[in-house]
Amino acid sequence: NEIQQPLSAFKFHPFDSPEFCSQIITPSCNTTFSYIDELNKSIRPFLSDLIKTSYFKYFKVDLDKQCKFWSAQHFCATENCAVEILPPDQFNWSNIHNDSLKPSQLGKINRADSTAIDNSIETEAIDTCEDLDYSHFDEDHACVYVNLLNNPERFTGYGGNQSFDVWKAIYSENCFPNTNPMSMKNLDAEPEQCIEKNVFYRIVSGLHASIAVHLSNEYLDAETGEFYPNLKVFMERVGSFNDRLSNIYFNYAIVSQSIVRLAQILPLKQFIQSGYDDISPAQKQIFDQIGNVESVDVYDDLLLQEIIPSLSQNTLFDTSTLFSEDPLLKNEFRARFKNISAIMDCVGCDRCRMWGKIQTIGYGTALKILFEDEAAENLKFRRIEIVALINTFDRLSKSIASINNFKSMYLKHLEDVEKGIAKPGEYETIRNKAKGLGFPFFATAPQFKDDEKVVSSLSSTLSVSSASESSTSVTSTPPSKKLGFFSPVEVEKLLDPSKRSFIDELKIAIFDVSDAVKFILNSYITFPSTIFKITVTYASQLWDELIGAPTRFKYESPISIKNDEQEKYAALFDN
Ligand SMILES: Cc1cc2nc3c(=O)[nH]c(=O)nc-3n(C[C@H](O)[C@H](O)[C@H](O)COP(=O)(O)OP(=O)(O)OC[C@H]3O[C@@H](n4cnc5c(N)ncnc54)[C@H](O)[C@@H]3O)c2cc1C
Repeated sequence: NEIQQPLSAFKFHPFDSPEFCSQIITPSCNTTFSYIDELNKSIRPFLSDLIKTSYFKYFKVDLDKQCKFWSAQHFCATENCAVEILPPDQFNWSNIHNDSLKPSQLGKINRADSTAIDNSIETEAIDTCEDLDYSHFDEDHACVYVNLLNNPERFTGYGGNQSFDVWKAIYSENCFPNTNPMSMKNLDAEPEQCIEKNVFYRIVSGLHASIAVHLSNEYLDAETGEFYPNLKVFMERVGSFNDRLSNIYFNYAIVSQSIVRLAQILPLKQFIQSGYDDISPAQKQIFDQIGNVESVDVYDDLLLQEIIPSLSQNTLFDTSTLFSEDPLLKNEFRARFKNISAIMDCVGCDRCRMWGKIQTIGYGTALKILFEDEAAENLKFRRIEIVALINTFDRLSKSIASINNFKSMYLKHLEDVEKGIAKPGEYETIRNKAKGLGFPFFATAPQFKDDEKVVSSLSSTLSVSSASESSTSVTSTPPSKKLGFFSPVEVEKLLDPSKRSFIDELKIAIFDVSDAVKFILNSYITFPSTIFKITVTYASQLWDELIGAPTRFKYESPISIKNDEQEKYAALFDN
């Protein structure tokens, strides 16, 4: 089975596992890095043509909406934050009748029968009884139109506390206080982790990582004013973090699966076609000035003939196991995801806010398609949702293409180091630098110096003990630890209890007592730092649990590191 082939996507990552989806307790996802890499290569040209068409390149957005959570300033420090909008008097697509349609109505659409079409504005709640939306939409009257191609997602310089606060608010949405304990699945790897919560976390983290890939891929060279792929920034923000990388692929699996499903429940060609049929002659004229309206065959060729058949070859994401144990959890999930789209109004930089909105609406649409499947007949879609979904998919697709490009750059750097052309260390040390505390997680599992010492002493103990497997040691202290006290020759002799004299036994006893005293004194000295480490570790675990992230760090006792070694070690003492 092609999908199960071993991976080669991230040679520089130990995380190169075929189960990258399910590896972190998400059994619904079923694919590999390399499968997605290949799939993406095959559809990338069609997708990048598709988002250049008039249906998908114009996006309607309210850039002046106030943040309702705190008093955030829409303050743009650099020109790269700005958004170029289309002149409002010239462009207005809001009269298009099929902005919100039920799939079941689409079969009936024709020009004469436009009463079958919901003429509601894009923002109006479609169904007052049951809201199946996962995103908030902007008020129609306050919106402007933007040509996305003129406003690429790239480095803007937005950062510091402002963006940190927004990310913090976004991740904080992933605490489901009403989570029913019944929905907790007892998985071996992660007991008591809620799968749905983990899915939520991975979507947000994948969005965060994808934004970071784009800003590293088009990073501003302050001297030349040019944008270029910056490997160092990529490694610092994404490349050194296996989970962030895998969450981008995870999102790719979710969004592509939703597009496949959308094509089954919504006659896409008709949906797009009717959009164009409803454009007034005056609007058509404006379209002609700013770019031709393509014939609907273009969408048919690109989306229906090329992209969707390729995506349909395998089920990349299976939703059947989600929300099965606690149906109320879905309402919570939907409400919380919706909040994230509202948090986007708090993003200070216009360009970032716009792309943040597109992508949260895109993910919201994907979730609506996949999680509200049983209500497929009643689902309605706005044009903006389809536009956002396809553009979000393009963002992920471009992220994956860029990641592969960064991978080549990194491998080339390693080659150059080997040839002596490049200096070693520039990127290799990033991993180490990235260690330590960071919001919202530990960047990597912190390694405590004491652990390293104990582990190395343990392994040397084991090598000595395996060399003396037949011996019946009576000492409770591993022989290797005594190397400072006894000479190596003495150690060899002491390993065999039958060769020990009374003096030897006395020396061993004195050693054990002095070792114990040293241990006690040392533990007083290191007490504050030990307490600090334990507190930090537990705080990190609690945080991980709270926001549904996989637990990154478990404080493992050194002797539980390897079971077989542990057994040998225990056997030594039993003897
Ligand atoms: C909605 C939104 C859109 C943005 N769009 C752009 C843009 O288009 N162009 C631009 O230049 N900047 C954009 N930014 C800013 C950008 O995301 C960073 O916030 C900024 O570059 C500062 O980066 P940083 O390295 O300080 O850490 P941040 O990216 O701000 O991250 C904060 C902390 O979150 C943790 N973290 C980072 N990534 C992940 C992850 N993937 N998963 C889990 N935890 C993580 C780390 O602990 C990190 O220290 C946007 C910000 C937001 C909120």
